[in-house]
Formats: sequence, C-alpha cells, structure tokens
Amino acid sequence: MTEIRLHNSRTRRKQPFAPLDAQDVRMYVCGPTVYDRAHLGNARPVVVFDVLYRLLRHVYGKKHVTYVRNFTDVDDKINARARMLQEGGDTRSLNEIIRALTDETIDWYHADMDALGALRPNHEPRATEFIVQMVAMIQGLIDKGHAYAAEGHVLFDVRSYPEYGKLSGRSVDDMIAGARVEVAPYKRDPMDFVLWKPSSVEEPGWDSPWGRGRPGWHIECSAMSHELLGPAFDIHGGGIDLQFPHHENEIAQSCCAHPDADFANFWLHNEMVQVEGKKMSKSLGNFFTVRDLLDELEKRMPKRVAGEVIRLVMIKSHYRQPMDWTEAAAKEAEATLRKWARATENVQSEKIDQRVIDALSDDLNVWGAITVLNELAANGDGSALLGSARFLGLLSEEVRAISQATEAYFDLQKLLILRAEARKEKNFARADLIRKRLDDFGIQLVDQSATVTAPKFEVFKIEEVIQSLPPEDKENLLGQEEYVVPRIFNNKAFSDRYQSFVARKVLGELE
Ligand SMILES: Nc1ncnc2c1ncn2[C@@H]1O[C@H](COP(=O)(O)OP(=O)(O)OP(=O)(O)O)[C@@H](O)[C@H]1O
Ligand SMILES: [Zn+2]
Repeated sequence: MTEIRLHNSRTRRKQPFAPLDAQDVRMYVCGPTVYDRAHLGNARPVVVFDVLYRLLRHVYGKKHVTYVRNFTDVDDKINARARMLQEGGDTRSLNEIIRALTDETIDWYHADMDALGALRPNHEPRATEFIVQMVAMIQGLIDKGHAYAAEGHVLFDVRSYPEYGKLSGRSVDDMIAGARVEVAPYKRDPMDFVLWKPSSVEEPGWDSPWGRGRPGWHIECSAMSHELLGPAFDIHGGGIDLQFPHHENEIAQSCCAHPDADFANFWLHNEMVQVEGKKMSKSLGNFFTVRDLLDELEKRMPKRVAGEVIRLVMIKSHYRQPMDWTEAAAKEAEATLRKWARATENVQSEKIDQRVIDALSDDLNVWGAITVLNELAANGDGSALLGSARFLGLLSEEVRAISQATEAYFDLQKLLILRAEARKEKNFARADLIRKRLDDFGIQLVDQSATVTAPKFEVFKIEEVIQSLPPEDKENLLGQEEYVVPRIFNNKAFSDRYQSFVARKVLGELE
C-alpha cells in the first residue's frame, strides 16, 4: 500500500501516516462561519483538504474514509450581521433573519465550492443541530474540574490543563503577554475561554443548566467531531490562522473531556492566501469572494473552465506556503488546461499514473504531480493524463470539450493571423494559398472570421477526418459518405474537432 507522509503540526515534522482504523479513516476540517460569501482565502482549506480526501479515498477505498466539515451557524459575527440588516430596515425577528442568512450563505458556499471541483464531505454538520452534545460536553468538563460557571457564562480553566499551548509551542504566560485576551470580571484567569455564554431575549439561545444561552465557537468543533468521528480520529485540518487559539482550545476541551483518547492524531494547517503580504481576511477588507472571481473570469471563459482555473492555481502552490492570486497564474492555468485537453483528444480509457499518487503522498506535493501531468502531455500519454487530471479534480468532460474547441478555434486563428501577415507583406500568393486550402476543406473565410459553410470536400478527405476520430464516431460515420456532410455540421463536437484537424493540417503544410 502507498505510504502517505504528512507534515504534522503537532510534532512539527513529516511523518508516515498510519490510520487508527484503515477501514474507517477519519478527518475533520474546520468549516466556515456562515454570514457572508466565502473569499478566496476561505476556499484554500477546501481545495487543499479536497486533494487529501481524494488521496485517502484512493489509498484506503472510497467507503473507508469519513470526512467531516462543519458549518458554524451560531456566532457573534452572525448576530452582528443580522443586527446590521435589522438596522437597515429588515423587519423580521433577529432569529428569522439569522436562519435565512445562514441558509442562504450555506447555499452560496456549496455553489462556490462545487464550482471549484471540491467533493462534498461525508458530513457537513450545522453547529445549531449539536447543541445537546455541546451542553453535555461542557457539563462533563465542569464535573471533571476543567471548567466553571460564572455569571451565566461557563469558562474553560486553562491552568487545569498543563499541556495547553503545546500545539502552537507557546507557554500560557507567553500567550497572555502576546495575545489580545479578553479580560472579564467573570474569568479566573485572562486566558480562560468561553464555553457557554448568556443570550439576550432576541438572540439565538438554548436552555442549559447555566441559563438560556449559546455555545462559544471552540466547543462546537470539539462536540461535532466527537459525535461524528469519536473521541480519537486521524486528521484535523484548517488554516494556520486557527492553530492558536482555536485548535489549542479544541485540544484542551476534547482531551480533558475524554482523557483516555488522544483527539486528533495528525494536525494539518494550510498557509494563507495573501494580498500584498497580508492575510486575505474580512476584517482587513482586502478580500475578493470566490463568486467575484468566477464572475470576472467568466467574462472571458466558460464557467466550468473558470472553476478549474481557480482550482489549478490554488492547488499548485504547496499548502504550507503562502500564496497570492495573480492574473499571470490564471492565464498559465488556462493554457495548461487547454494543452492537457488537446493531449487527451480521442482518449477513452483513464488510468492514474502512480507517480502522481507518489507525489501527492509526499505531503501533498501537487506541484510534483502536475509536473508528471505535463510530462504525460508532452509524451502523448493521453490516457494516464486524463485519469491523473481527473483524480486531481481537473479536466472534467465539459472542460475538456470546451478546451478542445478553444484549441480548434486558436488553430484557425493562427491561420487567419498568418494570412493577414502575408497580405500585409503583400505576399498575396501565400495569403491566397491559405484561403484556398481552407476552402478546399469546406472552411470559408469571410470578413476576417472563419465560418463553416456547405462543404465541398471530396470523400477521401472525409475519410482522413474520420480516421482521426474515436472508434465509436468512426463506426457511425464510415461507409456512409453520402450522409456524412450534414451530420458533421449538425454535430458541434465533431465540427470543432474537424476544424482543428483541418487547421493543423494546413498549418503543417505551410511550415
Ligand atoms: N486568507 C486565508 N487563507 C487561507 N485560509 C483562510 C484565509 N482566511 C481564512 N481561512 C480559512 O478559512 C476557513 C473558514 O474560516 P472562517 O469562516 O472562520 O473565516 P474567517 O476567519 O471568518 O475569515 P476572515 O479571517 O476573513 O474573517 C478556516 O479554515 C480558515 O483558516
Ligand atoms: Zn474548528
């Protein structure tokens, strides 16, 4: 079996990955707080852990991997956004606005992440559906002496857990000195963090032994991962911005609530999407949403291609390196997809190149995997290229067809440019030759643009085209010359392929 090696933030080194149970490999990734469209930074953990999910499914089998990513649908940021809407004239109750806001944001999130080719996790729990489990866990922590109730709040007693700070490598005293910790009269220690807090009448709230209130953010992940994956599981992921305090707090809660288990075995953190050296974030206002970017790209390429372009740009940077979005990277990704599409023309079968799996198994070296794909394209191994690209969530049937058609169009464009250049140089013989050769194949040049009109090519030329087609197209068309002409031009994919074929042939003749 392929050995996967992953950089474990917990040990600060690359380690061989061995699941607790190879029949049920379990991964939890911190999901979004749902009150706004996801920005490009929020998409990074989604695509990074999607690649890991695909790799785990490949190595251990699809049925043997469970991936959980939560939705935080109860949070002060959500309440604040809902209040803003109320102040803006929304007459619904705060709870109604929050329900509609979180539902809508989850729908947007799904649409945007689907567009980036990310598989949906096996479970996408909403925090509000696991309040009972959160209350039980908090009560357990109080019973064990790790938490205390004060003024309607429940706080985690950080000093009761000597391991606190181990993941991020900080001591509690350093943390107090360096962090913006909230000092509050009900806290015994400034580092203690909230497990439960009181809700006002109009705020979302649930009954609890400590009065009507709502959970703190950190306990949500501890309770949901425990409910869906058990007290110990294999991989916990999220952005590096969550390592402290969120993940540190998750560990403290989970390990104190379930002292016999080890919570998450491997911790994986993706680096940040940056804008001019700073983390892309809502609070800094330096963000653009995935939707904005898709809309922008869709001005010059079809939607499906836009999604794959973003995906390819994002996975190409190693997940532990910061990355910027650049227009140049988008252009390069678009050209790469087109190149791969051409190299997989007429390809039916698919196989995954083992070198791609090996590269990904080395702490998700996607760059290395892409180098292999480019090599396959250069060597004309379309089958392994298609299988491997599909494995990375790229080159879907639709994108392949679109990109191939675009290639065909580019080939024709090249000819038109050559012809225009010839005319400019007053090389009318060459210009005429290009027009004539295209005309021979039934492609007429009209006013600088190429259009396919009623063809007048001979049967042997049709045969040539037919021979270049995949077997089932060939079978449909061979020996039916008299019917070929109308069929070819009724069939968009065929006509694109045909144009590409002709253009390449004529280009070859001119060389
Ligand atoms: N710039 C970024 N680059 C990479 N990952 C990010 C970035 N910003 C947030 N994330 C990740 O997105 C996921 C969702 O986080 P969440 O919804 O809490 O975003 P957020 O922290 O509210 O965003 P912001 O920091 O802009 O307010 C987390 O795993 C987080 O680490
Ligand atoms: Zn979390």
